[in-house]
Amino acid sequence: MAASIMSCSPATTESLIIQLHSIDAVKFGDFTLKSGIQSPVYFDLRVMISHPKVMVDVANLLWGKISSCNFKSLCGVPYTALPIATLMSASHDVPMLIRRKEAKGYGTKKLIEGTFSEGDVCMIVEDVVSSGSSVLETAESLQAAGIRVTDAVVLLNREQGGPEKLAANNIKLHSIFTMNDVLSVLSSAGKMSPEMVDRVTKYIAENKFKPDQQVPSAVKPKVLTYAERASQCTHSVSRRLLKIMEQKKTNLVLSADVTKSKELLDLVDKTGPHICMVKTHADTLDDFCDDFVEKLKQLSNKHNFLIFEDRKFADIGNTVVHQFSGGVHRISDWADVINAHTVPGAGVVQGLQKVAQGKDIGCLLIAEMSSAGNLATGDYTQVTVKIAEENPDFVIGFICLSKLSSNPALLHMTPGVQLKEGQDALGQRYLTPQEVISNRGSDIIIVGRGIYGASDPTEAARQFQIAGYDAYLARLS
Ligand SMILES: O=c1ccn([C@@H]2O[C@H](COP(=O)(O)O)[C@@H](O)[C@H]2O)c(=O)[nH]1
Repeated sequence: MAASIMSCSPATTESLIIQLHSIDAVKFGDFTLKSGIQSPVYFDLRVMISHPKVMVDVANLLWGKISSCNFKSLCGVPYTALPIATLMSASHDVPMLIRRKEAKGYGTKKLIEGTFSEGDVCMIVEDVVSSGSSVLETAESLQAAGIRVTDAVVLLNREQGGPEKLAANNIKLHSIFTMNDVLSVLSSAGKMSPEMVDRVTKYIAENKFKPDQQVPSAVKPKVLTYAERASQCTHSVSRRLLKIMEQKKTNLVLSADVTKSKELLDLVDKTGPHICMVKTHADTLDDFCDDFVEKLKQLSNKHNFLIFEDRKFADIGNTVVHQFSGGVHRISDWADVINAHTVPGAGVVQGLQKVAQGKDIGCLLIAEMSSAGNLATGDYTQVTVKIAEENPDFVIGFICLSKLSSNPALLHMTPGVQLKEGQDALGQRYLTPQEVISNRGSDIIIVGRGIYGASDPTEAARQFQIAGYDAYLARLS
């Protein structure tokens, strides 16, 4: 059989734990589980499908653990382990079986898909084992079809009674790492405080399941409201913005990309009741002047919204200091929110923060872009998230296409929004408010031409307000 799936350098258990933490597959904080129990730790290994290299590393490590066992086929526990089992099956030429969650209501009505003979031995593949119930359910379905199950392999053994429960049912559990391994690797790497290590250790010890105990299967963190998040924000600008969003029932940012200041002010006055923030490109105005800034600030007070200058700073720290504070636009005198590319490294954030010292200004980092073929993807996006998390006194969130961080204080704002999906002639791609907020977990929609290009911008803004807010409410329920 082949040695391993294509991978530049094989992962170790330690490097994999660090990778899983960096992609938010393991999170620490305060989570309310579906069962109502408060947990300081949450694993969401489903995110792996967006990180193929991590999936390959996981599949290789799992394979290494069971390569000396005897089995004829592999069966991943639905759903998270399915793609992992598929990778293992395809690269080692071992047939795979799929266990349906429900039997088909027509045709053969069978629960197990794939070709097998009675008495074949099948290895179960799972991502996380807590009590062992999910592995056991899969084993029972396989056994009911005449397939033997003697072993199962899992990435993470949460040490909550799973191996014992499976052993009581004659299944040996092989695991790559335990909860204790996760704690020790992450605390040695400085990714967890000693207090959090203590909290998680205590939580695990107090939540062990007995072999015959029934446990709630699915656990999901509670989605926080904008108001709940406002109370968790330390930055005054994100707090203000979240409060406006909750009060005005809007997560809509108007991108006022017109070229005359009067036109911009008229547009903002008309749409003001429907927005939480206006986004400007000061350098595209033909007649930018101090009077314009004064009037825009008056409108922001009248309608209660923030002002975001979409300058996209992208130079070394020393240069952005001058671009932000000086020039014709003197952005630091009037913007509540600004943004920056991270292509120069963390220095751009430090330069901007120097100017913002003592002022109420928050910075968004451009972690992803809406335009076709852009380069803000993969590792670039991940490093950007890291820079944001390391600068909570200044960075309040991201320009992005989906939720990137589980930190409730970081806001996710998505441009490229229209009521229908599509693309313009210059590569701008559009998603719907429903897709952005409900499905991708972003917080805020940024809309330009969908509003100012409409025959009735006020009505268009109202429609986007409703669509965006309804999508947020749907996410909460
Ligand atoms: O990735 C990005 C980053 C910024 N933008 C800006 O948002 C608006 C979108 O305008 P539409 O008319 O709704 O297309 C515009 O100001 C861009 O500069 C973006 O589109 N994508």
